[in-house]
Amino acid sequence: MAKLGIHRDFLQDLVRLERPIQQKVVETILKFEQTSHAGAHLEKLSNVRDDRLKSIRIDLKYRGIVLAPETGDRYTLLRVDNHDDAYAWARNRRISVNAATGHMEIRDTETIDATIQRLTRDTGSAVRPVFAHVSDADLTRLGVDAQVRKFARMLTDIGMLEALEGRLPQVQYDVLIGLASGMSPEEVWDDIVGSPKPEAYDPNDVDAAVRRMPDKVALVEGAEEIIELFDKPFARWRIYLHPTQRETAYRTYSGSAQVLGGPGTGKTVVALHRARHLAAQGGRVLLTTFTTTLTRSLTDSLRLLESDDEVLSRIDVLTVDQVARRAVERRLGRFTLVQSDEERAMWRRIIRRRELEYSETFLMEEWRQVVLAQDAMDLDGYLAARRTGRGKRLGPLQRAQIWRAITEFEQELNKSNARTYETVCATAARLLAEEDDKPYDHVVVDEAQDLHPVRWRVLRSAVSTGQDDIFLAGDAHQRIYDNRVSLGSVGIHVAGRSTRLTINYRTTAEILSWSLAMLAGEKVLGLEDEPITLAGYRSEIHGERPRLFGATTKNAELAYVATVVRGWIDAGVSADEIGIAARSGPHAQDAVAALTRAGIPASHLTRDKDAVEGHVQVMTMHRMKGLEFRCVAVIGVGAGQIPSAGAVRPLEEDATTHWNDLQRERCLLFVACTRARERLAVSWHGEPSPFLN
Ligand SMILES: Nc1ncnc2c1ncn2[C@@H]1O[C@H](COP(=O)(O)OP(=O)(O)OP(=O)(O)O)[C@@H](O)[C@H]1O
Repeated sequence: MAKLGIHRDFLQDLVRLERPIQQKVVETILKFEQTSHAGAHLEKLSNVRDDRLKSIRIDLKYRGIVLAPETGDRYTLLRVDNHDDAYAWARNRRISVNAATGHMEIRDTETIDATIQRLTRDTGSAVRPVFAHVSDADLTRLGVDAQVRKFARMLTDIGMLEALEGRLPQVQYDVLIGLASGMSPEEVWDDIVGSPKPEAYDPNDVDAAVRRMPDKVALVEGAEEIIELFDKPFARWRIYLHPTQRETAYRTYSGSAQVLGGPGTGKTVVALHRARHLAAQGGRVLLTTFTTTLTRSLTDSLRLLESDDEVLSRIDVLTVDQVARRAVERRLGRFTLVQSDEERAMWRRIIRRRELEYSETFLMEEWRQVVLAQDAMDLDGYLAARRTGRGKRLGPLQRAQIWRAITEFEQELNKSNARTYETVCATAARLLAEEDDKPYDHVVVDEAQDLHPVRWRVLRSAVSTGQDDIFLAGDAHQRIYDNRVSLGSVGIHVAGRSTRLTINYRTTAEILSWSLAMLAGEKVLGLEDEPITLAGYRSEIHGERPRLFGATTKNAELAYVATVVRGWIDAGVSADEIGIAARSGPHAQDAVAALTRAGIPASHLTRDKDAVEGHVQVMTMHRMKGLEFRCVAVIGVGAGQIPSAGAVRPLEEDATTHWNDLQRERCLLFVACTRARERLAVSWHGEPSPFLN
């Protein structure tokens, strides 16, 4: 009986199809395997470069492209798309056998030839070719064949190579990227080719090549197994690494290092691999991130990546606050944690007693952003502290007055054995700095862009300075809290050990380009106060354009959101793969109520409340950080809500602060929109937000 395998590289495309089409694909596969003469289902394609490529009918509109064997009965489904796109894809493709791996590979032979011709016309550049340091013999040994070698030899810039991703045979592309990013041919062989030793493969026997790659071409047993392939591909992707990601995660660094990149470029995936790698070598690793919601998702992902309990036992996944609390309790015993409402009340009492003309927010922020951030220990330290971006100017007398209020606040905390999150961190940083025997050998930080300096100090003192001490993953374009830090000022130096990732694996090109437009013209500073860009940042996946909708009233907007969500569910997206982002908690609650009224199960995700299985997940834009969903609705994007008036300090008070606040609100909207894998809906009532242009 004929067997139709599914090539995993195309699983991601298949997952993006509407559920009814997916079902038809399943039916087609099953029908195909049940007939005695499989070839009867296949149609010959005209004008193709490779006549082993045939078409199979999925329904009126959709076609599959199948690689048919010259002998035998193993067929491979390579792609499913609407009729014209499927045919256009097949027309330019050629199938071959990779000489190094012995696996079947696919290339867009027409585009590669056209690029070679164009580059031939453009020759004459004096720039050193990218692969000048690699011999033909090495390229050939690594499976780079004549056509791709010819192309590679013409490259003077890695961007020219990246432009052909998806067009070149994947392994050959990965080999070239690995070599271009500084890996030696031996490292590329071990990491990308992966075979134990070179072997001679028959370049014409594609059937044998397909049989050699059972991990790439899935032969499925029945309907359930096919459906599982559709449902769980993302867990599998989490363990696949692009060579640049692999090199970044597995390299040995002489000190601290960082990986940067826009949303969805796999920074978290790299951080996970790094943590696992360091633990597998015997190190005690702290894997830390911003919120407990994110630590939970890191813990789950880590389990996907590593099954050895001994390795896992060497990795602590904790927020910095949890690390700090452990350190303080170990040395000083238990204490009471003051929540922000209570803290506010304490400041209010001090303002009343001292008849100060400052608001409690101003004093709280002065303490947090100036005193704690710069570790000012006494009045002299505070007088010398920089107050950049703090608005209101303060003379020495005013500073002395504020310092007395701060001292009173700290004394009050001490009297009742109470601490705020920040004072726990400040104390922990001091205690850990005194310890010779550090709790960790390595620290891996995800979502690094938003950590307050006091938290960086905890991390700095939790590990000794040296090789592979701190590895951080972050993106300053996603900075959504008012915590700016220059890493150098907290003793972390990453110069020369920084990698930028540019391929977005999460979001479609349509959603990405729309979201990026919101940041156009913004000057964003990185973690070392250097200007950074998203140049070259892109997605190779295509889908629908974002849907925009303006309603006249809030209720009309929420009714629209319920209709959109209903449409997604009807198209086969499960409710818990849908995320809804609102600027404020109360607005998120209103959305839950509206969805529930419309008969759609929904719940509000908060600091203490996890996602509910089978429910649409509604949360604030801040909580969306680091998460991802198949479909996302960003709601309440009106002029009155975003930028949020309370989050932007007035221009008259301080221009820098004002523009920083506005940029943060923009980034917040950008973060929320880039959580969507396949579909994005953005709505508002009244006037749209100025960020929507
Ligand atoms: N090499 C890869 N191939 C395919 N998918 C990948 C790859 N790397 C990452 N992904 C997938 O891309 C998505 C985004 O990855 P990840 O969450 O690590 O990105 P990120 O850079 O941390 O994003 P953000 O900054 O927005 O939080 C995930 O679904 C992940 O599984």
